Amino acid sequence: MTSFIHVEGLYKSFGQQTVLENVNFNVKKGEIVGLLGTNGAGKTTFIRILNGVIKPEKGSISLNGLDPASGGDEIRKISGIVTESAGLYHQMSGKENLELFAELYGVTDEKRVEELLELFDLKEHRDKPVGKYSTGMKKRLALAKALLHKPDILFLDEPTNGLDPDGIQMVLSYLKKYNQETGTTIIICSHVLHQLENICDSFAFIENGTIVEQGTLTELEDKYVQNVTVKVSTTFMPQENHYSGFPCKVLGNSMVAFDLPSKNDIPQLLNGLLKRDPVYSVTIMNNDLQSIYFRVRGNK
Ligand SMILES: Nc1ncnc2c1ncn2[C@@H]1O[C@H](COP(=O)(O)OP(=O)(O)OP(=O)(O)O)[C@@H](O)[C@H]1O
Repeated sequence: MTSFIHVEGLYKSFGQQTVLENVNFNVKKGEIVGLLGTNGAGKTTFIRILNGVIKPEKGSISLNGLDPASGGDEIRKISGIVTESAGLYHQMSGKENLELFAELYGVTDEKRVEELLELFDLKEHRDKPVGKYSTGMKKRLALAKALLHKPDILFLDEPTNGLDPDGIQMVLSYLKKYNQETGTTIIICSHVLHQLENICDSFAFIENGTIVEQGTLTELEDKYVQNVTVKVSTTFMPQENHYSGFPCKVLGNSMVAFDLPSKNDIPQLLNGLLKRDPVYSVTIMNNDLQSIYFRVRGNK
C-alpha cells in the first residue's frame, strides 16, 4: 500500500539550532499514529511542518500527494489540528464557536455543528460560555472545531494535557470511535506513552530531532523484547529461585515472576505449572510501550 504521508530526509533549524535532522516517516491512510518523544524532541515542529505552517530547509514531504511547503492552503483544507492553544473564544458559547469556525472554513452542511456537539457530548453545554467549560469540555470542543470540515487527517498535539484520568479516557475513546467510523488518519503527539498504547495502530519515536524507530506494537515487541518477564497468579510457591530452568521470584499475594528467554517459552512454563497447580492469570510485564521505548532509546 502506498503511504498517505511520506517524509524523506527532512531537516529544520531555528537559527544555529538543528531541531529536525534526517527525519523519515510513513503513515498509511486511516492509521492512528503516536508520535512519541521527550520534551523538546521536535514533535510540535514536525507537526507544524506537516501542516504547512513552517517550512523545512531540506527533505521531501508528500501528504496525500500534496507538498505542505508549497501547498499549505490545500493541506489545511484536508487537515484539522488541535494544539495547546485551541483558539476558542471564551466569551462565546460552544455552539457559537463552532458556528463561527464553520463559516470561516466554508462548511455548508448545516447539520455539522449539531452533529459534532452530539458526538462529543456537548449538547447540554452548547449555550454556556466556553470560559465556563471544564478543561475536558474545552478539549472536546477543540476536537469538534478541528473536525468541522471533515478533514482527511487530524493532527493532535498533546490532546490529553491537563485532563484527569476520566477526561483522558473520554477524549481517547472519542478519537478511536471517530477514526473507526470515518477512516480519518490521526497523528497524535505525546510523551505520555501508556495513554496511547490502546488507541494507536503504530508508533514513531522521535529523539533529538530524528525518528529513531517506527512500527506497530507487535513489530516493536518482536524487535526489542527478546527475554520476557511473566507474572503468574498461582498457588505454586517455588522454594528455589528457579523452576524448570527458568529464574523466578515469589512476589507475594500468590504471584510468581518468571524470566524466560522468549515469549515462545510461555507454553512450556504453563504446561509444567498446570500439571501441578492451578494458574489463574499470566501477564507479560515488559512488553508495554514504555518498556519498549526505553529499550529503543538504550539501543540507539
Ligand atoms: N519558533 C521557534 N524558534 C526557535 N526555536 C524553536 C521554535 N519552535 C521550537 N523551537 C525549539 O525546537 C526544539 C523542539 O521544540 P518542539 O516544540 O518541536 O518540541 P516538542 O517535542 O514538541 O516538545 P514538547 O513535548 O515540550 O512540546 C526546542 O528546543 C524548541 O526550543
